[in-house]
Amino acid sequence: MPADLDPVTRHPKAAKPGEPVGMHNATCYGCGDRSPHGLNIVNIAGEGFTVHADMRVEPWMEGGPGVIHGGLLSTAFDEVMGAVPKLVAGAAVTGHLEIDYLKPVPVGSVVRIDAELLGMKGRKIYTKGVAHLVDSDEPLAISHALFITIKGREHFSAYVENSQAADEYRPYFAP
Ligand SMILES: CCCCC/C=C\C/C=C\C/C=C\C/C=C\CCCC(=O)SCCNC(=O)CCNC(=O)[C@H](O)C(C)(C)COP(=O)(O)OP(=O)(O)OC[C@H]1O[C@@H](n2cnc3c(N)ncnc32)[C@H](O)[C@@H]1OP(=O)(O)O
Repeated sequence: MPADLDPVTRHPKAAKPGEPVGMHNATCYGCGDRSPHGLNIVNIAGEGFTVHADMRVEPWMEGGPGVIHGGLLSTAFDEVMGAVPKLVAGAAVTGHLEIDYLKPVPVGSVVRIDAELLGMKGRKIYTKGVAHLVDSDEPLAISHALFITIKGREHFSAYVENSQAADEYRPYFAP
């Protein structure tokens, strides 16, 4: 992370502490409420530049016997940390995501991910996430991710016809 970070302020339209950050796409696998096989994560804005979300580890999320699949946990990290840019900028996509898996996360538990802004430099937004059980502060996994702000229309226009919600997006992407 660069030493000469930009000053950051909360975006005037950002969710207030305690409010849902809001879906970025209703058919998103991570947060969409119309994703048929999705995680349905609800991101909640916190104080400062933080976001958190709880996720019940369902039997279909199993990787090793009785524990969550690491790739699914990484998706959850991506989703919760990916909501941080909405507090300070706008649409952003993941450029880099890394995770240290410290302890197994049991099926049947409720895992909480706490995400925070580490800093911003130009289009680059540096974040950290910690996963722990809702009733424990012991970290089970720690993630660092870099998000890059984008112009939504430019970034997705070549792909939007593949969307499950292509019909709804078409007017926004019309030339
Ligand atoms: C009005 C209609 C609106 C329609 C849209 C509707 C809804 C959607 C809205 C928002 C949705 C947005 C996000 C979703 C949020 C959460 C979901 C979870 C997140 C994801 O699941 S998202 C999927 C996975 N994600 C990707 O699919 C990205 C693929 N990728 C790219 O699309 C490009 O790669 C991109 C855009 C990242 C950059 O490309 P680019 O050409 O725009 O910019 P460039 O390359 O110049 O990078 C700029 C500066 O970032 C540095 N930089 C870049 N990458 C780096 C890396 N990996 N490590 C270190 N530094 C990196 C450069 O070094 C430079 O740094 P510097 O400025 O210092 O030179």
